[in-house]
Amino acid sequence: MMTLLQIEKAARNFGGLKAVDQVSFEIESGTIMGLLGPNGSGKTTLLNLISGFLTPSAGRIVFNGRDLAGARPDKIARAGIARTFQLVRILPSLTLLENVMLPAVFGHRSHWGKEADRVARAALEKTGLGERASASAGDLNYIDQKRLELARALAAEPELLLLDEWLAGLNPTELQEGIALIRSLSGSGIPIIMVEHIMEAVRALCPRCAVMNAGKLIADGETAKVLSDKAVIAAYLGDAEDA
Ligand SMILES: Nc1ncnc2c1ncn2[C@@H]1O[C@H](COP(=O)(O)OP(=O)(O)OP(=O)(O)O)[C@@H](O)[C@H]1O
Repeated sequence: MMTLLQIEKAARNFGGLKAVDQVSFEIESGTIMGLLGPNGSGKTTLLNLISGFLTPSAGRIVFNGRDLAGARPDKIARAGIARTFQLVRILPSLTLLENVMLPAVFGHRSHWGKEADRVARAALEKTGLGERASASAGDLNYIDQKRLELARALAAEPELLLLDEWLAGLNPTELQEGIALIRSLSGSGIPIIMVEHIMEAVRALCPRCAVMNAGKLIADGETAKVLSDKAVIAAYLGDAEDA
């Protein structure tokens, strides 16, 4: 399979803090990977480096053969990387359809007119919001806000989707629906990197996962093996003691 994303010694410092410290890994097209680690270990910072919301202090982030390290978020979105945010970034004063039209027009493929409408509606359909296209985003409950946040990422027709704790805060029934939804996206061929604390979801969805601790990648491999790795267990226990 082809390498889709190659991260080489990516680093990001905040003053003296090494939030991301010499992280390297690759992902191939068509795969789904979990990115785990205790609170503050650098996962969101790494997603921010990949999606251009932060500039790396050092390192290369090569996507489809192009080094995008330090490029602006809009350029990276156009190159084909879409993401969700831990705190949803939907536009409450707009309808659901208007929310997803924006990325359909300004995302990876820049659709116009009827085609933008088709892509936007398809993104709503995929996330179970198809029948509420003209509802106001401000009226959505929590899970539906999360669905809309995901629909916005899908409307950009990404070649790589980054999910930042998209399943967090869902009740047990919603969690099962959320897992099924991510599985269907992955099954349709969209490569995904998902930052996730819910181990049940990681086990169910990700054949591979990587673990960060204090900015470093401390494990990367088959999920069952990684989750029974001594260094990984120690990192999580350390986090529990600090909490
Ligand atoms: N903009 C910033 N300025 C200063 N420090 C930051 C900034 N963003 C993150 N940090 C610090 O970098 C470290 C890594 O944070 P990050 O949010 O990437 O962790 P995380 O693994 O995503 O945590 P969580 O699971 O809690 O979301 C933390 O110590 C955090 O306080």
